[in-house]
Amino acid sequence: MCHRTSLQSRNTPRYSTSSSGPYGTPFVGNLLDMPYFKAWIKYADWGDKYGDMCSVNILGQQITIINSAKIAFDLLDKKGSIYSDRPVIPLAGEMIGWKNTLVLMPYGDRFRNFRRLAHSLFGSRTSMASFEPLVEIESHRFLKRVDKTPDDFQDHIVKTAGAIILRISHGYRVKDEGADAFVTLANTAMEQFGQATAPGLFLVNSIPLLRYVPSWFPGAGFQHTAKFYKQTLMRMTDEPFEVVKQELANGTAQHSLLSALLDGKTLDVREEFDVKWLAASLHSVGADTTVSAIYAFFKAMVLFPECQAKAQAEIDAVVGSHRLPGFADKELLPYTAALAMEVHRWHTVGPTGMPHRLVADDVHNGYFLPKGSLVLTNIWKMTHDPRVYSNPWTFDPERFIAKEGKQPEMDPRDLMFGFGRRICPGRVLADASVWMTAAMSLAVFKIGRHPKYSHIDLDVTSGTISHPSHFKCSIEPRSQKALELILADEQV
Ligand code: HEM
Repeated sequence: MCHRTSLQSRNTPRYSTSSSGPYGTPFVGNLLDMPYFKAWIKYADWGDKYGDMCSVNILGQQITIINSAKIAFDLLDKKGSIYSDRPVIPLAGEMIGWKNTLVLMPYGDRFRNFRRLAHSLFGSRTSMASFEPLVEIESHRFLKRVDKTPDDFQDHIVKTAGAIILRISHGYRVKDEGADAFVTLANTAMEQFGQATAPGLFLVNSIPLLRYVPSWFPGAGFQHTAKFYKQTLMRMTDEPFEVVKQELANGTAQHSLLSALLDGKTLDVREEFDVKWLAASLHSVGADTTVSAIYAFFKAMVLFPECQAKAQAEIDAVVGSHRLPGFADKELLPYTAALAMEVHRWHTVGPTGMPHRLVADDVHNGYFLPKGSLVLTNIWKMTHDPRVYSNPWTFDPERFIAKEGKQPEMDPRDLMFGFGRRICPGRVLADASVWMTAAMSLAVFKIGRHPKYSHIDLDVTSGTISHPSHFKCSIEPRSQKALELILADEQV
């Protein structure tokens, strides 16, 4: 039975109707129905109940939730010119300033310029090739850190993901010992971004006029939060940028996105502002997402030792034990590639993607989607959809390997990075970083249960970026030869 929710349907043309969804309450619509914790589970339930495209209405704002890959492609990819704006999120975007970064930037000329620059530098495998040696070096450094203090492997993942993206965006090399100030700043900024965009946490995000309430007014604590979070974002953006400018002046800058855009050029204030925020856009979002994927890889290796052993046998046979694997080996390691893909499918880093906003009315399959309404993609449901993946709750890299009479299943990388003109601009880099860290770790380490903490749960954190729940594991060199490879100098 269909439940029509949208107040918008009063304005819809006669031939169409809003998609179905849960009944709301007068005035506030579905405000009280909205899940604020692991929202993707509720969205999937609504999908089962009301259909792959269902809608809710929050204080007059229609939100369409998409639970099928096909509909996401039909709307966001094929009709990208009207589905690529972002919602205005008063606290995060306007008050803190995240609208200056790509992730919350409105659709328009500035957005197109940012996307073009990011794409030309590392948006394709060809342009990414110039950065592959950097990814190999940083992944090798990761092995060294893990070998030294394996119990801190989570910190090492954070440092490595930050190191790779900062090398590419700013040409900056992270400190070898202890925490790196710029990596820590980016992580803090992303944590604060997660809170400032979390649905339901700050009322100002639902009632934008509240942003004009003075900070001394009772209940206006969000004004102080905004000021504090803005300082972090500004520091994260300004401080590494100033380092690069200084290095360029000294002639010591390394090849990076910023050096390519700044070196030998005279930019006006606006152009320099944009270049600075483009670099900040990448180094903020890029690190935390990659951390989640690599952490998931380690958890999967503890839980599925037979898959670990199979990938190691493949690496041993193709690469041997006299050197570490590199990007040149990737095509020859189909099982290892399939394993990395299965990690991406199994743990959804961005379970509900980022909301897209329509800039014009649309009708799809008889359903009306008004201008200004939002579209949310339930990527978690899509990567666990039994209509697309056989036994979706089973970890099985083989599903991506063609066999006689059986086609490989859908590549999760076509889903996990989002859709249309907002598709993740860092996807080639993310894929390269995760694969390289996984392949090198498999080549030299045996990853298993921790002798003291053998229980591993399958839980994940809630949020725009979801991480596997905390766990401990044992990580040891596979052999004396493996140890020698870890300790060898990095091949520059
Ligand atoms: C496993 C790693 C990653 C995953 C799963 C991931 C996923 C996503 C998703 C789902 C979106 C939203 C797409 C949409 O709106 O439809 C996105 C956007 C974005 N990602 Fe990634 N991402 C990853 C790594 C990276 C990296 C390494 C970078 C930077 C180099 C990056 C930079 C961005 C930026 C700047 C946006 C906003 C794009 C826009 O709004 O136009 N991401 N990502």
